[in-house]
Amino acid sequence: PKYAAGTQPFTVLIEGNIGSGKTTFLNHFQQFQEKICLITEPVEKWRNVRGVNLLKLMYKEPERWAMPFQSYVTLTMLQSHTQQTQKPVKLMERSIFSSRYCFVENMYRNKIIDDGMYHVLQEWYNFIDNSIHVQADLIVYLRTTPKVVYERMRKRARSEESCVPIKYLEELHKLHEEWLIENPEFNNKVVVLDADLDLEHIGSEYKRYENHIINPTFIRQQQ
Ligand SMILES: Cc1cc2cn([C@H]3C[C@H](O)[C@@H](CO)O3)c(=O)nc2[nH]1
Repeated sequence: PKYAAGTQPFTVLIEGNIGSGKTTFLNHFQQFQEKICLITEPVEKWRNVRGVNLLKLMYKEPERWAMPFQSYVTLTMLQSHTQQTQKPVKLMERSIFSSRYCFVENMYRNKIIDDGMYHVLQEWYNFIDNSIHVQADLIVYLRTTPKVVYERMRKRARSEESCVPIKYLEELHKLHEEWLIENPEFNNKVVVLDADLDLEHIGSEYKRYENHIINPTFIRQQQ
């Protein structure tokens, strides 16, 4: 059997572009902490791999560091996917899928990752498909427009992202749409939220799907 098979609870993945409000969404569910195991994107790990800031290197010298960065992201995501919890629900910020179908894909299309690097990553993804259980019962897609998230990214001013152009966000948006809206293999487990809404109005969007996340049996009754 696959590594971690049968060890995972109902798992919800929060997906969306840079600046789409994933952290804010996740924080909304901190009030249900006793029922939900919340796993944020391990950006701090990517910023300090035994003292090396891979995230900064990836943005500064992408041709050289994008592949090792994505390789490390994949490892940290698998650690989150297989992390044990006694709670009935796991809520994760992003997943191995967003690396595979969005970030790595975009870097390959932009020739930031060349054929050799891409094929190595694809071989790893295929091996992982066959050997490690990755639980994904529901995907919450925080759908945004590139202009909105670009403004938010600029306002948040994460230092490593200071040179990210809006074109990059437009490309990532398109790949999220291809993966979560157009791909029949995934779109049956996707709920789409209008994440362009600003903070005071998005609360009602969260409320609309609270039950989908906290009460997985609620989902089963629906299906
Ligand atoms: C799964 C996954 C998340 C992720 C984030 N990132 C970047 C986008 C943001 O600038 C930062 C934090 O999300 O890391 C990336 O390049 N590749 C990724 N792959």
